Amino acid sequence: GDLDDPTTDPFDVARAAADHIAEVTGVPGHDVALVLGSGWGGAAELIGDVVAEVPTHEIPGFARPAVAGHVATTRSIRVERPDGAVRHALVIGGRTHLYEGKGVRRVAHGVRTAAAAGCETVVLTNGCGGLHIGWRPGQPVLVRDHINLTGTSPLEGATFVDLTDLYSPRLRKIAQTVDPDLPEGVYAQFHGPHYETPAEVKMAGLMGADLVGMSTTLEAIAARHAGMEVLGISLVTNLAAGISLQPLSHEEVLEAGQAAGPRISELLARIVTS
Ligand SMILES: Nc1nc2[nH]c(I)nc2c(=O)[nH]1
Repeated sequence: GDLDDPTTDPFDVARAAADHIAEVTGVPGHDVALVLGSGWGGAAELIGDVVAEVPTHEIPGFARPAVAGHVATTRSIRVERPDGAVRHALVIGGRTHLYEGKGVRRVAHGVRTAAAAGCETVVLTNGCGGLHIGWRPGQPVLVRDHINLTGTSPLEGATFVDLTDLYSPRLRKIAQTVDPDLPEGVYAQFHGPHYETPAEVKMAGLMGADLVGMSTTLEAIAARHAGMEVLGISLVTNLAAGISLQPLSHEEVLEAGQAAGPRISELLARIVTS
């Protein structure tokens, strides 16, 4: 079915996507899903052995690559836990952002596919702007809660879903056991693709946000609706507009993402295997 056709049930497409993944990877069921945002690219290989790699656009319901020539792949990772137990992680590549205008169904399709593939947990990572001067680029922050400023929802119809403790206190506790220095914050999603003005960053701060980004909140809502436990981790790649006096150079942002790579990938690997 085609997600752009309103008569299509998005969960049928997620089922078809999960069946395709099981068939192509040879892994009948996955346990944990990871969505890797800006700066998190290197985490997958540190988590375990890549069992199979699937071009994401070949999976039913996933959009063609947003960036021409950049073929996103979805990987099945075999994770060996300290106690010897084996788990299968599904690293969803090719996240669709709301600002691409492809509709909320495509934004939510990755997590719905993961749920259909058997995942009971999803780790949503992202790159974002920080509102605290002490959170320098490269700082990972656990998402404690979110503020959805997109004005929309991944859910359709009278789908009333409770979002209390949406970001699992259990998983956050595990993450902070792995890295006790890990701060927590509230993540606000703006529609994008433009960045915030200094006044909008100030507004977000007054509303209680600590981080601003353009992803994650709709995926988290869809993941909760699909019955998954959710962990969110942000990587501060820049100080949000107006927080620091001089605008950060794009090079500094990219540098920060690269430099943080090993630390955040190690963190993610230890959380996933714990
Ligand atoms: N909205 C928003 N999204 C972001 N993504 C990244 I990387 N940095 C930012 C930022 O400063 N604001």
